[in-house]
Amino acid sequence: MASYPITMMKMKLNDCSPPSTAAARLLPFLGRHYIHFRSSMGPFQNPSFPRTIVARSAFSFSSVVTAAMASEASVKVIDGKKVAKDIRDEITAEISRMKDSIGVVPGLAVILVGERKDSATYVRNKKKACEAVGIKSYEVCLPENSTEEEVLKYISGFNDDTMVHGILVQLPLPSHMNEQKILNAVCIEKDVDGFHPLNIGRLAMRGREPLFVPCTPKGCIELLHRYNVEIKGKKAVVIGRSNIVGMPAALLLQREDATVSIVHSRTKNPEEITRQADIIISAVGQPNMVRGSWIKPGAVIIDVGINPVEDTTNPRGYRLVGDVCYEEASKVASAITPVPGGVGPMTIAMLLSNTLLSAKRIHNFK
Ligand SMILES: Nc1nc(=O)c2c([nH]1)NC[C@@H]1CN(c3ccc(C(=O)N[C@@H](CCC(=O)O)C(=O)O)cc3)C=[N+]21
Repeated sequence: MASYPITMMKMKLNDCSPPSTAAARLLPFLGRHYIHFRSSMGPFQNPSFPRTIVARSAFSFSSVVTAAMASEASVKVIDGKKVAKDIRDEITAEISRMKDSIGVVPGLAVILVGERKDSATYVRNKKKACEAVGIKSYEVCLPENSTEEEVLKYISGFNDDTMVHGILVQLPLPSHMNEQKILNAVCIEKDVDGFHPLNIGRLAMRGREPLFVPCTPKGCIELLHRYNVEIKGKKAVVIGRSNIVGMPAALLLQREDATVSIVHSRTKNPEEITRQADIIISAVGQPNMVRGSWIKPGAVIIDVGINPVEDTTNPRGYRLVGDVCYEEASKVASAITPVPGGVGPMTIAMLLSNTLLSAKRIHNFK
């Protein structure tokens, strides 16, 4: 790949450049040297993740020079869509082998509460993905004003239903519900999301094995494995500490013998710490927060963020971008996941994989 002349790099204000970024246009308080990233509505966002992150604008001359020099080497695109398809094909074959030999079809129950459009989309996609591999899906859609008891009643029904091997409660739940109480009610043998505290607890302990590993972090590690990225002994930085992605991702990396740091909203020098990483997993839900200058040349980047930003040229009125400024990062990193087409499809593939795993375990099918 030819290197960009520096002037061109500067002229061609990219997706991440403060004045022109679509994300920034949506954001108030845009300063000249500091961007105030305000929480967007990303579904993956940890509600406890801080309201405001102050990220230094990294479009300095030195980072432009570094980026231009590093663009000599071409970045490898980690194709989550392709890997997810391969995994779905493997799952399809396993499910037909199980059905032929013991007559069991794996079942996944999904409980959706409320009318969030994004949640409805994910649930629809999960249903389609289940059908394609031969998993039977059971869907319950409850109105926003349902009571906790109603949700618990459905969970209890699915806990007892022998046709159901996995139960997923779509998050986020309406704010009047106690998420902990509801997630605790899913029996751990069917907790295909891996969100039950007992599963997380086992994940955190050496010598113990969780029954299920949360889908998104599992998908991140699976991508590293399938692209032969060595994890053992490497420095890994996880950006974000949510219960559903950041924290379990850090635990998984540690189980794979990486040396792990977690960068979060109260971290004093996120850029400097992130720059030490051989492997970066970012899961904060802030569009383009991680700039080229945060990345060590040759690092591998797994971008979990799926952030909608305004885009009038797109028929949907928005497009999806990651937590990492792709254009800058791809000039510094050795490999990176795109958004869309990176971690997202892997999350669904891992959910199918966990559901199959559960059915095999319950029926003792090897
Ligand atoms: N209990 C629970 N478990 C979850 O696993 C869970 C959840 N709640 N709540 C919401 C989030 C979000 N999530 C996604 C899954 C796939 C894509 C995905 O496939 N995205 C496509 C983009 C699709 C598009 O273009 O809109 C991609 O990245 O290529 C995205 C997001 C699972 N979640």
